[in-house]
Amino acid sequence: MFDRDTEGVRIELRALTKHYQGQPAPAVDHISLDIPAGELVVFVGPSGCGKTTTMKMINRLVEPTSGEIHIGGQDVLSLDPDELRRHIGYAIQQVGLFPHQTVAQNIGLVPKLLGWPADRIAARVEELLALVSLEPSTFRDRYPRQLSGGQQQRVGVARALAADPPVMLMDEPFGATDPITREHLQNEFVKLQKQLRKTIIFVTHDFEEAIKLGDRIAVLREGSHVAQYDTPAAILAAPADDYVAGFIGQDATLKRLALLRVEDITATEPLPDSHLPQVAADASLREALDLMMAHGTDRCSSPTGVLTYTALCEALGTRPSPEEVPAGDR
Ligand SMILES: Nc1ncnc2c1ncn2[C@@H]1O[C@H](COP(=O)(O)OP(=O)(O)OP(=O)(O)O)[C@@H](O)[C@H]1O
Repeated sequence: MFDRDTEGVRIELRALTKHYQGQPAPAVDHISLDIPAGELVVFVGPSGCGKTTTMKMINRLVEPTSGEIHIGGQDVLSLDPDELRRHIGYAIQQVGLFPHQTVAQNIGLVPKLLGWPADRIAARVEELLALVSLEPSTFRDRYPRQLSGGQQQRVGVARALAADPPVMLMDEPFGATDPITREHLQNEFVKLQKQLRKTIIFVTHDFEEAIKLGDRIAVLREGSHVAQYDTPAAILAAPADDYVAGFIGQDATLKRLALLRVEDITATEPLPDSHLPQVAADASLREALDLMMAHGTDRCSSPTGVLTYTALCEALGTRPSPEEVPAGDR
């Protein structure tokens, strides 16, 4: 199968369509999309627009009515569906852990089906628990009911990663958690994906989550029609139409600030100044701006240099009005 590599492989959807029996219109209507190897692509769109159906066709939990799916150059529709699913990680909001199996057994499920020897499975379980920040000795023998919702979701993600598949499908995997746990899981997941470089399709209807996680975002409308498919920065800077703009909401500029890191933009002065408020190099520009406002100053210092309000505006492609620019910067 396509997982000779554990790093991501390309996914191609060609005119993929699903018309559920008895429904007046197709749930997914001729979607074509190229998902580059090793990228995380987020599907966002309103409830019922066909996100889940599109995803479930890729691992054939739903059989397409027509169209093609290629993963790593292989025609998915010619493969055995059960075999296919063992090679694609799948994590969903409801988690779907088996209640009568321990955490270790739940995570080891697919490797066991693939016939891995017991010691290799045990080693993999330990590795994955550590990867999702659950202490193996504390958690491996617990049952799902003995975990919090956020811990269950981590186990769900670990299980999806268990056989080291090159492709992961994730359907609102952090959806059932409170905002703080959710943000924590998102941050961990971003770090994890930087190392793993899987090809991931991630479904959400939270645009903030899409911006945070996605290398690219596919904004979908009814019938999984693609309204725009681009990087978060490009979509925020130039939404394709009113529909996409409506999705972004009023505060596109603030969202773009959250996307850019202090270290991404050129520092205006080479030496950090210890009298200025200090910001981490990997902090977002939004955090840097909050810090400047809290200290009533137009600049802050990071390990990569001094960041000014003017530089921040330039990075966004907006110009501060003359009265906003301190005399020294004009
Ligand atoms: N098994 C089914 N039989 C008939 N219609 C279905 C079936 N599953 C989904 N649908 C319909 O297909 C459309 C797309 O559903 P889908 O679950 O793919 O949307 P979604 O974008 O994932 O929605 P949500 O964000 O609410 O999960 C909806 O109108 C839904 O009612």
